Parts: sequence; C-alpha cells; structure tokens
Amino acid sequence: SSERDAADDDALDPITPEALAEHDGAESCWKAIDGRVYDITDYLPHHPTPEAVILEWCGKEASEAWHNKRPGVPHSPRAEGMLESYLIGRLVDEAGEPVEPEAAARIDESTDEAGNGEAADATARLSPAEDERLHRALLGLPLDGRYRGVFGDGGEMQVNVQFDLRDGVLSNVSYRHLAYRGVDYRALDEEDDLYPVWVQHQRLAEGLEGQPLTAIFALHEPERLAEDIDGYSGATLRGNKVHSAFRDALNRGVYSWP
Ligand code: HEM
Repeated sequence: SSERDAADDDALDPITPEALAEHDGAESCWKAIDGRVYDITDYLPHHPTPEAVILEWCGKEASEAWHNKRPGVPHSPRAEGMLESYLIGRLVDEAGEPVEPEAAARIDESTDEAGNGEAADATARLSPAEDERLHRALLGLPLDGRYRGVFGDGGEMQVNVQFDLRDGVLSNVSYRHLAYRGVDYRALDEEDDLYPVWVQHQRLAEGLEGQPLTAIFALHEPERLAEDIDGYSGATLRGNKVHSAFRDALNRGVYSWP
C-alpha cells in the first residue's frame, strides 16, 4: 500500500536532484524512478540494449523512460526486482520533501537552462547528426521487423535498402539496388573508376550495423561512417540518398515480421 511505501521511504537516505545530477555517467550512474534513487552503475554493462539507451538517463529523473522501455511497454517484474536491489535513497527537494517525478523532470530541464548554461549551449550547438533527442522525436519508435525502402529521383530508382530492426537496433543492413544514370554500382569491377563509391556505400551500411536506429542521421555527414570518403565530393550517390531510403522504409512500415 502507499502507506507502507511512505514508511519505507522515510528510512531511506534523502538525495536531492542536484546530488543525483552529479552521477550522470558510466563511472557512476544514479537514476530517480518514482521518487526513489537507484545506483545502477554495476548494472550498466548487463542491460540488454546498446549502453547509450540507458546511459542517457544517468543523473536524471528517469520514471518515464523506465515505465516505457518502448512506448507503452513497461519493464518486466523481473526487471523491477533487479532495480530494487540497486536502491540507495529517496529523491527530496531542499526542504527534504519528496519530489514527484514530473516536478523532478522539470528541475532537470531548468538546471540545464539556468544553472548550467554551458551544457545548454552545447546542446544547442549539436549537429543534426548528433542530436539523439531530435532523432527519436522525428522517428517515433518503430516496430521490430524487416524493412525495405527506396530513394528515387529523375525517374530512376537509385537506392533500395533493406534492414532489420530489433529493440530499435539496426542489423543486416544491405542494398537491394544502388544505381545512378544507368550505372549499377553493385555490378562494378574493382578496376572501375566508380568502384570506390560502391565501397563507400558499403562502409555506410557497415557503420550502421548494430547501431540504434537514430544513427541513420549520421548519413547526412557520411565521413562519420566511412573513413575514406575521397571519392565523395565527386560522387553521384551519397549519404543523403541512403538516409532518404531509410526514412522511406520506416514510412512504409514493417515489410516482413522477424
Ligand atoms: C531508465 C532507462 C531505461 C531504459 C530507457 C530502458 C530500456 C530498455 C529497453 C529498450 C529494453 C529492451 C526492449 C525490451 O525488452 O522490450 C530493456 C530491457 C530490459 N531492461 Fe531496461 N531500460 C532502462 C533502465 C533499466 C534498469 C535501471 C534496469 C535494471 C536495473 C533495466 C533492466 C532491464 C531488463 C532486465 C530488461 C529485459 C526485459 C525486461 O525484463 O523487461 N533497465 N530496457
């Protein structure tokens, strides 16, 4: 009952949002969930997603994220049991009063804006390829499955990608088609002048393998994914088109179920 919870909470160490915010990384990761604070540092390497998914919430009010590991899908009772073993305290304001999750989320935001101007500026300066929050907002969180999508221009289909999504992570990224002005890049020989462009596009695909879906925004800055991009300046295919094909695939929805 809520009475018993309140009594339990009184026995817990009081922790302020400011103290919480100091433990915001892999070396020490605290999270506030439903008014309680958990030190999940030791659990980070064991979480079944790329670490970035839960690292993002270190030092923060994370109730929303915890209750929606995917939109509308809470963690399992098993996960809840694990979480309780990392309990270290309860979230309180300066007056020692419990902080409701929504109020705590607001404190997170205001310390970014007012108390921590530099961090806020850094966020404002993020390139579109790095802004994970923007990426999530733009994509929503699509279902698991196999996807196919195309980019076409000037009456020609140029890019056709296929990939699998599992828990928001990309795998089996491949091109079903890659062509420009009648040149089929997948059919080129190593001696061909345009062969490096095909290699670069393969690198782009490899660079996305195992990454969260949000990584597709890096295709706008392909040098992030493919080391040797010399041929890019003069290239006829590029990351923007591959990005567009990914977005087409997501708009179409799952092509086939896993
Ligand atoms: C607060 C931020 C967190 C986010 C955004 C998050 C997100 C996720 C995601 C996306 C999955 C995989 C998808 C799925 O199973 O359907 C997952 C699974 C899981 N997570 Fe988290 N997680 C968070 C925190 C934690 C914490 C703190 C723990 C444990 C101390 C934890 C334990 C687990 C476990 C055991 C699973 C396996 C599936 C389950 O039992 O529900 N997670 N989480």
